[in-house]
Amino acid sequence: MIKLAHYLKHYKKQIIIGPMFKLLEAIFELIVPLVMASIIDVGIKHNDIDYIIKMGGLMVLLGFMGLIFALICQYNASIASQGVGTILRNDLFKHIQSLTFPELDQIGTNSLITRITNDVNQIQLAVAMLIRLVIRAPFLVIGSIIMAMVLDLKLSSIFIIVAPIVSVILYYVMSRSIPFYKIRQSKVDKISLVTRENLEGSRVIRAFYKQKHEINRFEAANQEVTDIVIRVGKLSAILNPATFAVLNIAIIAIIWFGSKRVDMGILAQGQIIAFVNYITQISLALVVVANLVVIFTKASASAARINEIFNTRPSFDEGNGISFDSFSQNEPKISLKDVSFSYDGSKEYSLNNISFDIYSGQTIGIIGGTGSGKSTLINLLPRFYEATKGEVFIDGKCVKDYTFQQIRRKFGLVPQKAVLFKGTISENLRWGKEDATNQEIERAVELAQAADFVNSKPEKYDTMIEQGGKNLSGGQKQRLTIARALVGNPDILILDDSSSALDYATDAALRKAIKTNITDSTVIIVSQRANCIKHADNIIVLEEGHIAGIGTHEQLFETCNTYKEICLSQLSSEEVHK
Ligand SMILES: Nc1ncnc2c1ncn2[C@@H]1O[C@H](COP(=O)(O)OP(=O)(O)OP(=O)(O)O)[C@@H](O)[C@H]1O
Repeated sequence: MIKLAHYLKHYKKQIIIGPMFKLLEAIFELIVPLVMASIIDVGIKHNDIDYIIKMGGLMVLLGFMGLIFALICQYNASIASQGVGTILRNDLFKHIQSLTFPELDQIGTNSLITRITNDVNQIQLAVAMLIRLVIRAPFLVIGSIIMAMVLDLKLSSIFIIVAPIVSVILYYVMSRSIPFYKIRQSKVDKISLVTRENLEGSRVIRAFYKQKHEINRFEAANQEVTDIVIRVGKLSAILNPATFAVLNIAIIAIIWFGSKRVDMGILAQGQIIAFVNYITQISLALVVVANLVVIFTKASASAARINEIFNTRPSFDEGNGISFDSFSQNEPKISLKDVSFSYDGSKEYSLNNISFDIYSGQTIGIIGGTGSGKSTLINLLPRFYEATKGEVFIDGKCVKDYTFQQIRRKFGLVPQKAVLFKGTISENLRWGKEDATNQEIERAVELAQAADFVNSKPEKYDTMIEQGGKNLSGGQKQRLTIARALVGNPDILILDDSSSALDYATDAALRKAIKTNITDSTVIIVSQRANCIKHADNIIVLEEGHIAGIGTHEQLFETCNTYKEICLSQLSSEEVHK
């Protein structure tokens, strides 16, 4: 938690003012029993109504002032805690954006979401409590003991005995419950995982009638958190009865020994009431201390989870950048030299010794069965992942030399899964190029075969797309993601199995439009359908992470068995030779 302490530096004023006013409130609280004692010992004893009213008024004033001071403290605590939470969330989000795919894969989306929400909330709460209670509660305990000593040193020895006993009870309960708070956060991650999977896959769950199964899964995850909380609850349940038992015995002792001292004329009756008040304040303050320990324990578990993200560094850094005049026209646009790749934690290579050259303006098809490594190969080009062995060159320069912005700007990527964001159609399309003109957008939409459906919408390009594009069909989403990639007129256009939701005629029209209109770009079409890639200038056939063949459709049909089998299983003999 110490590592996150620097976030408090923006709120120095609140951190000083808040506890200061809380301290003033606590001082007033310590004075109240004395006023009460004097009302009894002077006002009531001598039947002095004026004195009782005067001192009663003083008590109301002390209470009112205490309330004002508490509000000032609360105000400052809210500003500081909300502020720290906001800055921390922003920094965490910024840091997550800087990470590369291997770390994101490893930590997992759900855990990231829990950390940026739930864990930051725990820190926020701890900051608020730090300002409001960290000074006040111990001050009240120590202050009450001192005030009692001032009243009667001998009788106050009861306090000296009681405070350590209560502290031992607190320590026992806390030290046993602290480990559970750490486990609890990881269980919350699991709830988040199940919830997310359920919400994202709700259609599939209903289609397979798996609601009952999923409810059970959720209940199990939820039960794990409940079990932990109940275990902590059982431990904490000891706290109040044990503390109050000790305190009640102390009150009996105060009254027992105090009454003797009243008989001896050493103490007045009102002072005994003040003693009882102080011991009650001690008990309440100690319970607050216990809650503080719980809050800080939770916060420290959360801080560790947040720091884990901050300490995670990208597994590879961007390059220093390439000056554009250093590009040579004669180099291949894309060149892979003996590239192998394995995902973190995987013992097997997903790609093995891949080498090929692609030249500017070429259309390349990549085909292979599921899991053959097509998407993995594509992900290495814009450096989403780093080749485990070998090198990837774009425009004759190693991808490691480019800045991330430079390399990503070269690509227009249409991912396998169409992802759109909440906003209008035109806002989504401008992701491809922020300052795209309306003509550029309309051209891209036309090429992506999306013009008919966009123009059929009453609000055309201003039509709102809901979160994740859920108000569009699969094919409509795919066409918009294709248009988005085309808007920027990219150097290299990658279509990663991105026409799977298009009907045959639309797919054919799309390929034709790209071939005739996108002549400057290098186009890579990844597909499992031979029809989509057979007219490419060159086709790369992948099989279990190896290159099974490279060549034109005709060459591969003659020389590559894997390709021939794919074609024969998908195409009629007329289509094979067309
Ligand atoms: N994030 C990941 N972590 C670990 N292994 C992965 C990951 N992504 C893919 N793989 C593995 O890498 C191999 C290649 O997967 P890839 O997604 O590249 O195949 P693909 O040819 O694109 O398949 P498909 O056509 O089904 O999309 C597979 O064995 C897969 O299990």
